[in-house]
Amino acid sequence: MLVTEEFRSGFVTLVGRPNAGKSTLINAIMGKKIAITSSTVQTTRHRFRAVLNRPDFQMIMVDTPGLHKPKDALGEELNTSALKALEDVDVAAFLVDASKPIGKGDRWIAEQLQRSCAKKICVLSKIDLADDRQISAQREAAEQLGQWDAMVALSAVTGYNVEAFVEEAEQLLPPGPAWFPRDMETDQPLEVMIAEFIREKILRSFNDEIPHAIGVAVDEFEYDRRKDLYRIFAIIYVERDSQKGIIIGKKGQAIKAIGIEAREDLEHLLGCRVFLDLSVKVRKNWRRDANQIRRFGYGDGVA
Ligand SMILES: Nc1nc2c(ncn2[C@@H]2O[C@H](COP(=O)(O)OP(=O)(O)OP(=O)(O)O)[C@@H](O)[C@H]2O)c(=O)[nH]1
Repeated sequence: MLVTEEFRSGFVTLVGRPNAGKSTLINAIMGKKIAITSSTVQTTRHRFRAVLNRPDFQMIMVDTPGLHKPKDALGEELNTSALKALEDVDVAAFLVDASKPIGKGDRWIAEQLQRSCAKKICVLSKIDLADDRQISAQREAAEQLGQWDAMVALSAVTGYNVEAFVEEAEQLLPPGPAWFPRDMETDQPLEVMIAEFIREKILRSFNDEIPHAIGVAVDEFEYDRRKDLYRIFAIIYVERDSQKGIIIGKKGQAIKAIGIEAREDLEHLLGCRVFLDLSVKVRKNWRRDANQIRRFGYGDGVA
C-alpha cells in the first residue's frame, strides 16, 4: 500500500472494570461480532486485537479482560494480561459505566493509567441507561480521576457517539504505515473464536457459578468442501460432576439448546453450514492451574 504522510496507525487499548462495555464497543466499531459479550462479569478472557481499516488510518484495538480484584489464578492472569496491554500502546481508552457510581475499582484503574505514556481517552459508556443529570455528574467525577486527552460519552448499543470515539482516537494516533494487512479484522485464530462463541452461549444461559467454572476448547474442526460444511467437535470443561449435570440438563435439553444457539452464530461467522458436536468433561479446579489456563489460551492468549 502507498503510505502517504497523513496515514495514521496505532494501538488503542480498551480497559475498564468488568462489564464496562469494552467488547460491545469493539463490536459496534467493527460493525460485526468479533468479541463475545454477556452480562456476566469477566466475560473476556482473551486479550485480542480487532483491526479497524479505513482509507486514511488503521486502528488496532486491544480488548482486555476487565480489571478487578483477583480471586484465583485465572483472575490474576486476566489482570496481568490487561495491564500488560497498556505497555507500548498509543492510546488507552478507559471505559466507565455512566449508569453506575464511580468506585474504588475505577479509581485504581485510573491510577494505573496515569503512569502510562499513552494518550488517554475517558469513555463514559452505556449512556442510554443514564439520564442527562447522571451523565453530567459522571463527567465531572471522571474529570477528577486523571488527565484525559479526550472524553466521549457514548452508547455502544444504540450506536450514539461511537463514530465520535473513533474520530477522537484517530486524532491521537501517530502518523505511520499500517501494521497489519489491510483486510485483516482480528488476530484471533478461528479455533479460538469458535470456542469463544460457544462459551458465550453458556454464559448467557446460566447464572451464578457455572459461567466462571467453564472453559471451552475446540478438539477438532474440518471443512468439508463437497458439502460446504464445517464439522466442529468442541469440549466444554467444568470443575465438578454436578456442573457437568447442569450443563447437560434433563435428557440433554440444556446442552442441546446451547448447541442450537451456538451453531446459528457459527454459521454466520463461517458463512456456511455447521455440524456442531459438544461434549462435557470434568477437569477438577482448572481455574487454579496456571498451565491449564494457558492451555485454554486465556489471559495472554498464549497456549
Ligand atoms: N444498555 C447498554 N448495555 C450495554 C452497553 N454496552 C454494553 N452493554 C451491556 O453490558 C454488558 C457487558 O458488556 P461487555 O461488552 O461484555 O463488557 P466488558 O467490559 O467487555 O466485560 P468483561 O468481559 O467482563 O470485561 C452486556 O450485557 C452488554 O450488552 C450500552 O451501551 N448500553
